[in-house]
Amino acid sequence: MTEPLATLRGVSVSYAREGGRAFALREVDLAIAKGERLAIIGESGSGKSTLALALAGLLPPEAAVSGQIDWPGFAEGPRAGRDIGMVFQDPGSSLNPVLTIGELVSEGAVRHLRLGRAEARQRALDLLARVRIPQPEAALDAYPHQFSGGQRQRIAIACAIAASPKVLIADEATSALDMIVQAEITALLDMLVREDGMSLIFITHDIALAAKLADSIAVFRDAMLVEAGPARQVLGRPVQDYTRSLIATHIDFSSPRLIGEPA
Ligand SMILES: Nc1ncnc2c1ncn2[C@@H]1O[C@H](COP(=O)(O)OP(=O)(O)OP(=O)(O)O)[C@@H](O)[C@H]1O
Repeated sequence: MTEPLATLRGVSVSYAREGGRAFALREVDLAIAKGERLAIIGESGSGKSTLALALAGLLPPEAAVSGQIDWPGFAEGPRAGRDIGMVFQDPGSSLNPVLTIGELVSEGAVRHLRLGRAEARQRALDLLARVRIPQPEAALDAYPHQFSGGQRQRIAIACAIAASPKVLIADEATSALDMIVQAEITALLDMLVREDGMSLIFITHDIALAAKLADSIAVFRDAMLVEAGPARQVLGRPVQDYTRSLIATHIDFSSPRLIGEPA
């Protein structure tokens, strides 16, 4: 039997809006298993990032939250940065430009693992090598702007796993990258999650990516979870019309154009 990582029961998140409240999540029930790779898909504004922030305990103070999230493996709940690593879409803005790569990557290890300076630097070096940054020793003293978008995302991933979290949340982590780099970053996430036995929750617009990486898929629409289950089932035999239309839209977009076909 699979062990539960987190169980959401009736989770709602809303924000004050003129004339009332707007729901970013509404009555979400979802079970996430330990070691699972869960893809969260759905159109823009459907509540995907809100779910990620709710799981990480990082919702802003103005969010009204109800319902319950249980984490059986964490007596006091997981801590973002320590137990849950986060990778976001734009590493350009998530990496502080005035800190060196060594400082950025070792920060989580210093804060959460209480490593001393020398140990933390060594840990940063190991992590940079692990995420395949070329010349990791030199990279330690360089700054984020000296790296390409794909390399910056590798560095952001090294930061996210610095304290050896059990869960990695990737929120559109490959969306800002070109297709080749996307594939490389996806392969890196896949390798790290496999090697460390982490659970992976990844939010994506890209159904092909979800199909490739995920064991399970949860589909959101207008703050509601409309369908969830094993990836093969959700993509192969979707129950909801909305899921069918999402898949169909994706197939239309990704179909090669028939250039040169007679009219
Ligand atoms: N801090 C906030 N204050 C007010 N409304 C918010 C806040 N954060 C999110 N929302 C609203 O909640 C809804 C869900 O947003 P969320 O970012 O979770 O969607 P999403 O599916 O991740 O979208 P995208 O794919 O565009 O990132 C949206 O209508 C958004 O405007």
